[in-house]
Amino acid sequence: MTQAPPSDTPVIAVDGPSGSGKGTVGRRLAGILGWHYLDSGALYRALALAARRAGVDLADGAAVAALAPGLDLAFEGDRVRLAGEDVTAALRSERCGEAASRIAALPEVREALLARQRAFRRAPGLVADGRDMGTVVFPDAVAKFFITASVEERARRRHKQLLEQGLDAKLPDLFGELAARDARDAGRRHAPLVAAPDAVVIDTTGIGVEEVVARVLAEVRSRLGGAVPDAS
Ligand SMILES: Nc1ncnc2c1ncn2[C@@H]1O[C@H](COP(=O)(O)OP(=O)(O)O)[C@@H](O)[C@H]1O
Ligand SMILES: Nc1ccn([C@H]2C[C@H](O)[C@@H](COP(=O)(O)OP(=O)(O)O)O2)c(=O)n1
Repeated sequence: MTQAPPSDTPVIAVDGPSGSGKGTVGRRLAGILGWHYLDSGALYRALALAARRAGVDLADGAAVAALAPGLDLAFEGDRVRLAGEDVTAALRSERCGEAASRIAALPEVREALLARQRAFRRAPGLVADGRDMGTVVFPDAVAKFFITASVEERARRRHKQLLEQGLDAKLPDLFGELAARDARDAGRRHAPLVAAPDAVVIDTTGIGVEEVVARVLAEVRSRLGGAVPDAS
């Protein structure tokens, strides 16, 4: 795996399994700090979508990785465009999450997306959300969080979220899909889903978003000093 180039720009890594709330917390944190935000899962999801559309075998690491340099991806607020097309809804489907998890297990694919993720590191700072932000992509992050929750609670959250978005979802199916995705992401050989040894682990089961954000902010404040604004 390629080493990260040295940089003075601070990164906060927010890793964790699906539906733990890392995206919600990461976006809130980036907004409060006025920093850039990287949703690294969206890169894996977009590459999986592009591969499926190109008829590429998702198990063929070299062929999927070959699509990465030409991936024409644009983040516009909460929307994501692939070659100009708004693919936000397509990317959020569990089918795409599963495909992303499959290609993410291939070392060629992870390597092909590495420089692209690191390019998000721009002043004044970056909040990066994913599975290996603190372990592989930004090992020198100033603060690392591992946000988790029970698989039951994560499935319930994802179910509610998908219904709110007008998408069809069944709770037992989601539970099975999340558990299978957790097992694949945590069990792979390259950059598995695991808390960095120096990460602050927050189990959000039964804890609301506001309290999680408050805990994260308190920790960030202790690392970065008093210049961190309040959550409101
Ligand atoms: N601590 C929490 N308590 C209750 N719901 C939460 C919490 N954190 C996130 N959520 C909700 O759960 C859903 C999944 O959160 P999200 O941030 O997308 O997870 P992830 O990025 O880890 O997959 C969203 O609808 C979000 O509003
Ligand atoms: N840094 C990352 C980000 C995502 N992945 C893979 C593994 C995940 O199952 C898929 C989708 O990730 P994403 O963060 O979008 O998924 P959730 O929002 O947590 O459900 O991509 C990864 O291997 N490494």
